[in-house]
Amino acid sequence: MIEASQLSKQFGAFQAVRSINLNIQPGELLALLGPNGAGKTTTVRMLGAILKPSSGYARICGHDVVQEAETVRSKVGLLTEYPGLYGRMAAMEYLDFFGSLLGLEAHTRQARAELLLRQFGMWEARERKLDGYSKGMKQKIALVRALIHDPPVLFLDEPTTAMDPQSARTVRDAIHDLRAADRSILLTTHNLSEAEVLADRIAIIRSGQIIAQGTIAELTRQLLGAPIYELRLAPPFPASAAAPILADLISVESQSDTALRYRTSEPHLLNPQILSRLASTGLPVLALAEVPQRLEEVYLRIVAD
Ligand SMILES: Nc1ncnc2c1ncn2[C@@H]1O[C@H](COP(=O)(O)OP(=O)(O)OP(=O)(O)O)[C@@H](O)[C@H]1O
Repeated sequence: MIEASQLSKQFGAFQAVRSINLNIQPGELLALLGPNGAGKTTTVRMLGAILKPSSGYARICGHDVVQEAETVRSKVGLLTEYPGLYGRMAAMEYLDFFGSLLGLEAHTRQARAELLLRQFGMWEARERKLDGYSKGMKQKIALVRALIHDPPVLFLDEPTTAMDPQSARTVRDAIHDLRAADRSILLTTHNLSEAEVLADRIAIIRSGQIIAQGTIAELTRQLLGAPIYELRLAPPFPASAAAPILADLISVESQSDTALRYRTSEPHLLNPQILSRLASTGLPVLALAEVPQRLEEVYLRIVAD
């Protein structure tokens, strides 16, 4: 649905994007992460047929972004970092205007605008001029504009940056629903918890190059090693009481009064053995769980390298 091969962009002598390969299927969300100036927006603009690639190609729903730029634009909903809103227009008028540019019939424009304004809690403000909207409201209107023609492909550049927590949650829920409804979505964000919640896969870009790509679990495994598990015994037993009993099964990674940690790449085999060994020796287990490894650690490790 979204496909890029060796996609590159040069501004004069400066190579902003170098030979990027991407493939995003319907119902899949890829989060493109990277430091400021890494080339995220440039990539999105090329994929959205706004900026011509210097070399390589990209296709959206099978249409080439250069040869069939207009068709590509009709298939894409694009939320940019600095959406140009027409401040003297009221929300309804603005959405109607954009809908007509995209060739939507009047009744479809009206119905889509109403549905989306209600979904994002903006229906009451529909006759207010956009100049008077807050930053977060402007961002929501820009998102509604991107969705007005119900496009199969979405490019969302920092969709929740200016929003209060409740609005950000509404937008995240909407993104989740769009993914479930088989849209292909490319999200760029600096908010790693957002990427963690929404993304099927992550691509990390630095100096115009994709330096890592995969699911969070794959990248975590690759960079941070096998998953870590934590064992806690019920009081009054300190966690250290388990160490000698499990000495032949695990190698303890860290230990405190309350918890003992170890790594394993085969928890489905090892953890049942640990539990039955402890049960047979009468040590009561309070909890045994995987320690969540944060995307932030993975990201910082990759970008720092
Ligand atoms: N029109 C342009 N002319 C020259 N250089 C440009 C142009 N557009 C972008 N660049 C440069 O290309 C590089 C990548 O910019 P881009 O906006 O794609 O980064 P980004 O990853 O989106 O950054 P941020 O996270 O800060 O939004 C930057 O060094 C930027 O200065």
